[in-house]
Amino acid sequence: MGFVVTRIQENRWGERWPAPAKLNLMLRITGRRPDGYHLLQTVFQLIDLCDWLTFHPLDEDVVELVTEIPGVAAQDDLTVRAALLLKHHTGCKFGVRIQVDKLLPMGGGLGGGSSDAATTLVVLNALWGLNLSTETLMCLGLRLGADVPVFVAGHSAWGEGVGDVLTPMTLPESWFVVIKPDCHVNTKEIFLADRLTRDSKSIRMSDFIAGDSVNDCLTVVRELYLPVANALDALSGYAESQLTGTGACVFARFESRFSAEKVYSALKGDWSVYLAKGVNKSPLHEMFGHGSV
Ligand SMILES: C[C@@](CO)(OP(=O)(O)O)[C@H](O)COP(=O)(O)OP(=O)(O)OC[C@H]1O[C@@H](n2ccc(N)nc2=O)[C@H](O)[C@@H]1O
Ligand SMILES: Nc1ncnc2c1ncn2[C@@H]1O[C@H](COP(=O)(O)OP(=O)(O)O)[C@@H](O)[C@H]1O
Repeated sequence: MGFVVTRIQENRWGERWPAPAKLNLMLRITGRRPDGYHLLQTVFQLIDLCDWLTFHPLDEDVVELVTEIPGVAAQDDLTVRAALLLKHHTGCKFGVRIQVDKLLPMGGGLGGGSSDAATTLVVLNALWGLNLSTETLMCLGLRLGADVPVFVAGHSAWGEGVGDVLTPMTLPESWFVVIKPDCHVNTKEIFLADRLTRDSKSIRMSDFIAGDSVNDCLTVVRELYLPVANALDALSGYAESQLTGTGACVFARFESRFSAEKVYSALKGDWSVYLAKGVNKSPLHEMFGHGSV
């Protein structure tokens, strides 16, 4: 099965476009590249929690951000960097004003920044009529972050390499309760930790389907971040609790909305908690017409 190619036929400036979050249902670290990046095996589950982006055309050759995130300068924002990367790659002189309604927690392991970047690449490619292929957008996205390509591809996936070698997966459409502990985990810090497991044996997709859902970052993150350890313990009172990526968010999977809602309701007085549905196709790509690669 191939990923889906995205096209916009009509002028859709000013619409709100979703940038969905992901959960890593499994994350094994199988090695390290000479440049220090880690080789992974992971399962990216897209979920229906989203940031929302709006793009307005500008006559001048500039990229503006109207919604700066506290602590992130406009020129460092992944949406601005994605728009500038498209301009540099193609030499186009278009301008854009970007608005981000930020609902996903930063540094939460939900991939919000990466997804914002991917939505910017996919939507501006279409609105500016650049006609770059999905593969080209995925390569450009990888320069912004290891998690960007899966959001450009727009489908839940099995990921290898640094998370950029992707095979689409059709996962059961489960429900998830996600807790956001009161801390941000620095991804780089976790990948630099001496005690991190870096030599996990590679597994096959069938091993994951049979129940192998290890996250090799869990032990280190638990040790370094007490709020994450507390959230894992709170959730494990109801179901098997897991860490997404390098955290900070933790989650549990449920087969029905009803059982997820019961746990969500029980936790929401004490925790910052989300109820989410797993989706196979990205809500961003649902908004486009599509054909097979
Ligand atoms: C671990 C994962 C799993 O989905 O998710 P998060 O918890 O961050 O969401 C990702 O691979 C993270 O991707 P992303 O958040 O885009 O990370 P990047 O900005 O590319 O990398 C941040 C830093 O982490 C380290 N890094 C990242 C990815 C990787 N495979 N090996 C690494 O060693 C590098 O030191 C890098 O400088
Ligand atoms: N639009 C953006 N949204 C979120 N984070 C951003 C954005 N632009 C830049 N960043 C930076 O990227 C970092 C990682 O963000 P995010 O993708 O949300 O977390 P994670 O990689 O843990 O899932 C943030 O801590 C922030 O410094």
